[in-house]
Amino acid sequence: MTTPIPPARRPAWFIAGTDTGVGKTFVTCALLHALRQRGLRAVGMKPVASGTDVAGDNEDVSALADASNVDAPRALRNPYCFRAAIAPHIAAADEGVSVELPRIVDAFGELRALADATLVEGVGGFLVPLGDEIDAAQLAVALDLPVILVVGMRLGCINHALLSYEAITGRGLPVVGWVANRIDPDMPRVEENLATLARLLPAPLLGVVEHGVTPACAGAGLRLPD
Ligand SMILES: Nc1ncnc2c1ncn2[C@@H]1O[C@H](COP(=O)(O)OP(=O)(O)OP(=O)(O)O)[C@@H](O)[C@H]1O
Ligand SMILES: C[C@H](N)[C@H](N)CCCCCC(=O)O
Ligand SMILES: [Mg+2]
Repeated sequence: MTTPIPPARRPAWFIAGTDTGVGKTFVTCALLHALRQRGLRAVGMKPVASGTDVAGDNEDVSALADASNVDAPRALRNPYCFRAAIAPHIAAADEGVSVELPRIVDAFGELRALADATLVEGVGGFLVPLGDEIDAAQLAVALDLPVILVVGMRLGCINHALLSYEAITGRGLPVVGWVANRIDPDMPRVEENLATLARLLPAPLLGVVEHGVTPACAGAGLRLPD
């Protein structure tokens, strides 16, 4: 009979991206499958989401739920969800809602206790505002998680990756790995761009997610941080 790992010591990572639309959700789903393929109960969390359909569903939240093998209440998986698919601090103000970090931290603590591993997807890029006084970086710091950086492989990604790395480590959080996500299958000289990122980013490359693969297939090709 193995002794269960206390929730506070179960693996959990914050998934940051070089921008909005670079594949944080796509890669988080792949990483969830990678965890599941190792026999773990894995759950994804989207603390703050913006953009819902007529049923009130958000595509990121739904995708993370589909890739998870842990049932958990939406309130824990997605504490804040705003209707307009715009910058979340603007969407929150439109709805008269103030994003409170303690509410997210509490939800994360309860969610973490339901799984062996938890992945928390940020919103947009690392410094996206969540209100007048808070941003996604402060959320990552409040959760105090190691960070996996998703680099959307398209022209301009080198600068965005290095800026994101500086922003993340500048808040005292480690970047424990990065994933190259082929959002632009036609990116010219992609191999040289990957080599440049591998040389300049002081973090291990966890893998390259090709364009159009399924999350399960992508997960099979990803390392997990040590
Ligand atoms: N490797 C890939 N192959 C094919 N499509 C991809 C890949 N990565 C991302 N996409 C698609 O690109 C779009 C943006 O990806 P995704 O939603 O994961 O980005 P994101 O960084 O999570 O965005 P947001 O900031 O809105 O959360 C989605 O339609 C997604 O399905
Ligand atoms: C709506 C979109 N899918 C994201 N969830 C929100 C992206 C916010 C980007 C804010 C900014 O950096 O300008
Ligand atoms: Mg997303």
